[in-house]
Amino acid sequence: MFRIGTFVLHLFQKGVEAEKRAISFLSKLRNELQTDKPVTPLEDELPDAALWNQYLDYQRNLSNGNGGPSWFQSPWLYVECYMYRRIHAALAQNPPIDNFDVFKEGKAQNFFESQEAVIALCTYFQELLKNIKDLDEKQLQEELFKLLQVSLWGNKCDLSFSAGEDSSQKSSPLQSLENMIPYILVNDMEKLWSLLVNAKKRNTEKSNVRVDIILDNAGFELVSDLVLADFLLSSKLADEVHFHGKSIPWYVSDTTKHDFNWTIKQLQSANHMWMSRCGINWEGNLKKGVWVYRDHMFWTLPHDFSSMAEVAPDLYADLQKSNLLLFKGDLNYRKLTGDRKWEYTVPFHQALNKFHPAPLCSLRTLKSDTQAGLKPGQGEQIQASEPEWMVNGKYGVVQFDAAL
Ligand SMILES: O=P(O)(O)OC[C@@]1(O)O[C@H](CO)[C@@H](O)[C@@H]1O
Ligand SMILES: [Mn+2]
Repeated sequence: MFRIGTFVLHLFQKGVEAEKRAISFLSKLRNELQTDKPVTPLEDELPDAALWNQYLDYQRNLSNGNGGPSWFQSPWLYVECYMYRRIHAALAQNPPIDNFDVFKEGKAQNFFESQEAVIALCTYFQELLKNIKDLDEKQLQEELFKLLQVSLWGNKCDLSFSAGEDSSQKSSPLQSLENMIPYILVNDMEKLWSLLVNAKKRNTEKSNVRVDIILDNAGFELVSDLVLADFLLSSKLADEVHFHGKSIPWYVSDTTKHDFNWTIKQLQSANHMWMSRCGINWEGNLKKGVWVYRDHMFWTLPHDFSSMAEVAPDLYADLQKSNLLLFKGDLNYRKLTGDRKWEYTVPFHQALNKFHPAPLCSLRTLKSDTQAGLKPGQGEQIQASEPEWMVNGKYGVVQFDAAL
């Protein structure tokens, strides 16, 4: 007994020391950020450190200032990504808390506080599945459009945007869709439908129709993405769905592999028939290989997606195998368009800056001031009545690019 006691005490002490070291790393980071210090190279041994430091050199050349760019002088996208990478380093370098997800509690709370909405969505979906075989093409299209909108508005639930404040989905996600249509600034759902229907018609035995979902936030948004993915398979619009998550805790609520598996387990073990039915089916899809989960390092680098072919050619080649890439959320939109202040009417295709691995669609609520592909006068008109329209999360886009 005595040996076990000393072992536990030793572990406890190791944990306390590690926590103290992590906290000192984090307060150093906060001080640099608050006092506008130069952005410094990463000094950890993590696999992506070299790529981050190469990117810092690139930023230094851009700013050609002495000592390199400071926090306030650097592009927002860069230093925001860098901040989350430094937070990760503060934990990852201090075993035994190196795998601790500092955002886990907030993500779990968001999930539990969205239970009503999760129940409503799972119930709706399981009822839909009961007679999905009897639906005609028009009805299938309507259901796809509903679930695309639920996935779009699920993107409002984002803890980095709410700065940790409650951002769970309170109302039933299916009730308010009709009166939210005017807030969809670009609505390319018809284009998605015809792409999927044509892909299905062209689909031969050997070639599968594959849809990829580049995930964003855990919690309710993830459940809405999983329901959408299940619908794509159950309606036979797609044969396989590939999910892309984050390999480290990111932007507070972004989905990690742990979040993905934890959410499916939570549904499975829920004491609600339709929730557990969903969870059981989803675990089955993963076991059968018709659902695939990946978390490539590229998604948590600072690079725009226009440099993916060069920086992560394996990921780019994988995405080229897809029939349709669904990019969720605002951060992905910023990386798709290089986070530039485009004229609102610049075509989305142009803003993608040659990033065309496959036909793609952004499902994004606007939380940052970059938007392309609007109609003449559309942005200015909203600006006049609602100056915060680009950053308040009230507006969204379902914006498609057909690739080359
Ligand atoms: O990608 P998400 O989850 O939709 O939104 C993330 C995000 O909007 O939150 C941050 C603060 O607003 C932005 O920098 C970032 O783009
Ligand atoms: Mn996010």
